Amino acid sequence: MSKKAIQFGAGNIGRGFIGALLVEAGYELVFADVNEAMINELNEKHGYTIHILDLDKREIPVAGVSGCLSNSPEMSKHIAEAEIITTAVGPNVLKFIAVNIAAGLEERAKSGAGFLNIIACENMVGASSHLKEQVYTHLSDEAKAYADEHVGFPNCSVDRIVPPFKGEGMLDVGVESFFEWIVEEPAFKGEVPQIEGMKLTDTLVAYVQRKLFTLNTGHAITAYLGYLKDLPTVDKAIEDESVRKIVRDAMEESGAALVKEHGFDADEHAKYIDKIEKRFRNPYLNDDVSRVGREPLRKLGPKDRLSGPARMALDLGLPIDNLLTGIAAALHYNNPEDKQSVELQASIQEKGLEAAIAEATGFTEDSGENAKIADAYESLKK
Ligand SMILES: NC(=O)c1ccc[n+]([C@@H]2O[C@H](COP(=O)([O-])OP(=O)(O)OC[C@H]3O[C@@H](n4cnc5c(N)ncnc54)[C@H](O)[C@@H]3O)[C@@H](O)[C@H]2O)c1
Ligand SMILES: O=P(O)(O)OC[C@@H](O)[C@@H](O)[C@H](O)[C@H](O)CO
Repeated sequence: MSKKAIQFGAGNIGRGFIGALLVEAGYELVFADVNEAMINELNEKHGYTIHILDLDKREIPVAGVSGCLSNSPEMSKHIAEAEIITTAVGPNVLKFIAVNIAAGLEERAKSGAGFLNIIACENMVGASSHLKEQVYTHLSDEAKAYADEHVGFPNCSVDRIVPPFKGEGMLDVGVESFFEWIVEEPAFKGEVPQIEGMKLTDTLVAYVQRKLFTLNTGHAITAYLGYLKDLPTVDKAIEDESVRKIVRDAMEESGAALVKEHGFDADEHAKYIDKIEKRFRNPYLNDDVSRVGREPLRKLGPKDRLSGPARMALDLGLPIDNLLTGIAAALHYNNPEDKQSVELQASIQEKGLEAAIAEATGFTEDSGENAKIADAYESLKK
């Protein structure tokens, strides 16, 4: 019998990275999504093409996949049969899919199914643990006891830039050639699945923070400064010397904090930053600054890519001026098509800048950091 995997979220990273690795590893893969058109297309075509958008331009076919609406009754049956579930739906959507996953776990508990591991592949520290909490709020005591024994929720770090892409078919996806997926080995239940491209570690927090506080920090600041200067894509924004300098200096500030906090080798970390800057420069990706800057309130949150490294560096007594400028740039993000951007601008208008900064970042109104962010905000206006 073939082994089954479910990928919640048939979006960019679901189709362009994690789903493809699962198929390559021999799983029968079901994509679960709320997008009906996407599910219909998956069930009609059963495959798609991944386009590598890099100097080594190539195409990789993915075949034998299917789709299922994530809130349909069939979902529980798939979950009851699965050996692994991965997600890439966005951190704020985890609470919604938790309901679907809990329904499937109730079925597994009744049938006495074997081990299952659920890995949330989101840009968030501790995404799988967060999903576990959400799932448990919907479980009966019997299913909780079953899940305690049989269901693992390993956290992970997931890295591959997957931009908006227009291919021949709606399922086609464009990706950079680089990828990295690091998963917390001790949290697996039962045998660890053999998946080429999935690296295992027992010190995950360091890796999640290294990625979120370097790549995503630099990416977000590039996007917000680019948006302010009417530069439409990440590669165009990073070409601008004034943008590049702030982005680079901010990644070096977060880098100094990461090296001190987690003991990374400083020279290796400098190379890591160089490689990330090179990835931002990839002209084939055409990555929209509005995708990279999406949901600014999430990105400004105290533990996320802007305030998170600033807080870490501050606690370690290290400089943070460029990280604070990055926060200020995010506060300027005014895109009527992004719900959180509209909320952010309304918050600044209604509560005043300092109160809005405090609410979004956790830097209180009486703190020096709040004042520096406000100053940087005013300077960026000019
Ligand atoms: N695109 C990237 O470069 C990239 C890289 C690493 C990590 N990530 C992370 O992966 C996650 C997804 O990002 P993306 O770029 O693929 O976004 P996306 O918008 O392309 O895909 C998200 C998918 O989730 C689906 N979805 C929404 N609600 C759902 C629900 N209730 N049930 C099932 N599916 C639902 C959407 O329909 C969509 O297909 C995010 O957490 C992101 O931070 C993205
Ligand atoms: O997905 P978000 O909104 O958390 O962040 C936007 C981008 O920075 C992100 O998707 C990167 O492309 C990705 O994290 C690269 O691995």
